[in-house]
This record gives sequence, C-alpha cells and structure tokens, in this order.
Amino acid sequence: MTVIECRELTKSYRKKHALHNLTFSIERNTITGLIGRNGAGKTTLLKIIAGFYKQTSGEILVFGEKPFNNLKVSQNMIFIDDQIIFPPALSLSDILVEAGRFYPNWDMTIAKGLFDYFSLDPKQYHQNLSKGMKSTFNAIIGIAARVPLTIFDEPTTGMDAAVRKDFYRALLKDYLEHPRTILLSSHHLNEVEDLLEHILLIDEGEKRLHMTVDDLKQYAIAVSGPENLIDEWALGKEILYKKQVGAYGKYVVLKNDFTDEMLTQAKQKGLQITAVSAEDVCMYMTNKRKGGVDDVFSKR
Ligand SMILES: Nc1ncnc2c1ncn2[C@@H]1O[C@H](COP(=O)(O)OP(=O)(O)OP(=O)(O)O)[C@@H](O)[C@H]1O
Repeated sequence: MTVIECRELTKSYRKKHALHNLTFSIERNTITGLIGRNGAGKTTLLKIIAGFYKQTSGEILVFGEKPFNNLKVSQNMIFIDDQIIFPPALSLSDILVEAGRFYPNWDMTIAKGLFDYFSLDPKQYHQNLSKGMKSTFNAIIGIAARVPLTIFDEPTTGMDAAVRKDFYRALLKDYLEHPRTILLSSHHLNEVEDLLEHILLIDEGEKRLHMTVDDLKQYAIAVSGPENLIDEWALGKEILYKKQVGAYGKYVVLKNDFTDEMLTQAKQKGLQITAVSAEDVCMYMTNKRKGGVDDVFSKR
C-alpha cells in the first residue's frame, strides 16, 4: 500500500524553486532516508508531506488525501525536528504523561526506558535542555509515539556520536517490532544506511535517485589506471566523477551498468576496479561545485 504519493511536486518561495517536479511514492511500513546537501529541499518536502506547507503545483497524497491542513493526516503523523516546542510549564516527565494521553499507540515502558538510558532528568524543563539533550528527548517522543507516519527531520542535531548511534539502534529495534512508515532526513548517509531500506536523494529540489540501499551500494564503480586505457574502456559510459592521479593516471567513478565480462576485460588491461560506498555515490551525484575549496585561496 502506498502511503505517500507525489506527482510533479513543485514548491517555490517567491520565484525560487525549493522543490522541482518531484515524482515518487513511498510504501507503507518502510524506512526511507531523505538525503541531500544543505538547501536541497529536504525540510520543505517533509513539511509538505506533513501538511504544514502547501505545494505551489503538482500533486501530493498522504494516506490517499491531500495533506495540507488535513485532520486525518495530522492524526496519523508525527513530525520530529529541533524546532518542537512543548508547553513551558511542563517538566519532561509531565510531557511524557501528556504524550501518552495524546498518542493512541504510545509505549510508556519504552519511553521511560530510553529516558533513563539517556540519563534525562524527569524534573528538567524542555526549554532548559542542551541542544543534544533536546534532540534526544524529541527522538524518544518520536519512537515511543509509534505513529503510522513518523517523520524525523535531522533528528540528531547536537547529539554526540554515541547518542546518535544509540538513537538509530533504538529506532531500528522499535521499527522491527512495530513497523510503520518512517521518513528520516540526514546529511550523513554513512551513519544511517544500516537503518534505511530506501534512499531518496534530492539535489537543488530535484530527485536524483530513489532506490533501495542495496541497489545504491551497487550503483557505481570506481576505476583507476592510465588515462588513455580508462577512456578507451569506458567510452560512452556515464561518468559521475573523475580526478587526475599523477601525470597520466585517472580515478573515475562510473554508473555501474557493466557486464562481468567488461569488468574482467578491464582487469586484464591492468585497470583497478573498486566499489563505491553509498555515501560517496550520493556525494558524486550532488557535487556541483567545480574544483575544491583550495581554489578559492589559490585564485586570490
Ligand atoms: N520560508 C522560506 N522562504 C524562502 N526560502 C526558503 C524558505 N524555506 C526554505 N527556503 C529555501 O528553499 C531551499 C530549500 O530549503 P530547505 O530548508 O528545504 O533545505 P534542506 O535540504 O532542509 O536544507 P538543510 O540541510 O540545510 O537543512 C533553500 O534554498 C532555502 O533557502
């Protein structure tokens, strides 16, 4: 069953496109990572899905309905980001109790278990928490609420590496026991790829890739060796990235539509073939900057 369906979705702020002609669908009970660089349009997309923003054109259906200002969607969706504001008079333990009254599938045992594990103080107030602790508390709400559509927009802001790892693990364990549709935005694919089933990569508001993580890991290969040999062997193939290595060598990342025979041929020619990580594929697919930051200094 499809939970989210977007067709040619576009969102413009004044004349600038934040999202442009996005078409994709998300199936029920899957975890999808929304990946993209700063300003790619991740928050805008998540907020349109959540029904907070309205698209400029195109169509979006969430649970079969238009999400903007839609009660059915908001009843079945939770949106976790670092902007959540809770009533300032409530302590953290009061918030857990209120959340339990609000969310029908709320699991207080998990909420309290995670709360203690992360050493949060029940008498503390949300507005007084450190950045990382706020994110941790918000993440606990997102997990324990067990809402059919759970959206995390950069949930780990400020969390240290150990807490991030624990959060992802807790989310995965709870998801496996209680499947629901989860969307999670992140810049750091390497940290979340074990958790994710699907990846939606966007760049400057446009879809670049939407596939399973397993397929993404096979999406590209890197070949290195003498420039003339690579050029000859990879003639007509789609190049995602290339860099010069020494005077005559090259390192080239190519879309992997090679047959086993071609790969064997490359090795026989003395070319070296290596795998490309999912994180690197995303980087190469969204790397619009020419050269490196060093160029800024060398051009002075
Ligand atoms: N309210 C707004 N008014 C005008 N422009 C906006 C507004 N919100 C977002 N934008 C612009 O839309 C584009 C996408 O922004 P968005 O916040 O969706 O990106 P993002 O992928 O979530 O970025 P980041 O990873 O940095 O959080 C950016 O160019 C941003 O400046």
